[in-house]
Amino acid sequence: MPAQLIDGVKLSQQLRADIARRAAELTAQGHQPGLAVIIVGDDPASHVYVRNKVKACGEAGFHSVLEKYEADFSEAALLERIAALNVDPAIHGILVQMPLPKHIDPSKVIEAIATTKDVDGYSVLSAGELVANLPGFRPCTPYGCMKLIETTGIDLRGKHAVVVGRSNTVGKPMALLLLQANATVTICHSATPDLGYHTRQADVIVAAVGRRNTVTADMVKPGAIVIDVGMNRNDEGKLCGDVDFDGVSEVASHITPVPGGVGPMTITMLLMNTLESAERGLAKKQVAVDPAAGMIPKPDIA
Ligand SMILES: Nc1nc2c(c(=O)[nH]1)N[C@@H](CN(C=O)c1ccc(C(=O)N[C@@H](CCC(=O)O)C(=O)O)cc1)CN2
Repeated sequence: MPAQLIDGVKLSQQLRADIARRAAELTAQGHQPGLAVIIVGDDPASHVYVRNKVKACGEAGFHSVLEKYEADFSEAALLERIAALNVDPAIHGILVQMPLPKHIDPSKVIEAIATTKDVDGYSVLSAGELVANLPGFRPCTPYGCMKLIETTGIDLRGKHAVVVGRSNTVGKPMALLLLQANATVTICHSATPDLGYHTRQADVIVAAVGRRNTVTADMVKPGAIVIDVGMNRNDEGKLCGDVDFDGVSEVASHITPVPGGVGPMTITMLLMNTLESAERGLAKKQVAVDPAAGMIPKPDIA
């Protein structure tokens, strides 16, 4: 039987409807969620992504600001903009679109964003919160992958998950999220000698290397869940993932397509992180006004 498709567009629509409902509740309390999106340079794909982020904000009822800068915008000026947004009470999330032009150090920029507004979850502190199982922002793409896996209804406890790729933004946080869900996790990467040996043992495969046909049907255990994070172009210029979709669909139980799988979830989870940031901000404000609001009520003693 061919694999069941895990539909990221449909799941995004469902989650975004709930996000919009929660945003309306916050707005009614005078606390509309707000996202600042910064883009430097003229990469056409990045401009499409930021436009989609701003559009998604509008549809969810968020306030958003889009700051576009020329490719020669200086690192110092960018850090100044971030410092201003860090103290802007209308902004609950700050996102700097990656990649940045070569003269700007991405880690300096990421670390300049206040941890409470790091809705990309890219900073060292956010990564540490994830390692330590503390509440914080989870990077949007792996967070979206977890939501996609959840739709299968399969409990990850005791399952073997193999993550292919070890980037700081996808592979490593993905492995930590799977670990949090009680999976046994293996991380494979460019120096792993026999990738198929590992993937053939996996109940869940997450492919995030950026090379097409990295995972083929002979590398997949029958009934496995296969999540494809890759975004590549084939010889005809058509968008494709890291997984040979047609072949693997004959073996897996569930599979995400490219496009229409992980991609749309990245923006949805950005909205989710921004919403959660605004909700945390409101809870803090309420405790500041009424310190008892943050306390657990004592039971009545008769
Ligand atoms: N600061 C960030 N920069 C980048 C991130 C990020 O999460 N934060 N991720 C990527 C780009 N990205 C969002 O920014 C992104 C990529 C792809 C998609 C998407 O919906 N893809 C579609 C296909 C789109 C197409 O046809 O080209 C899909 O897979 O269905 C959304 C967002 C790098 N930079």
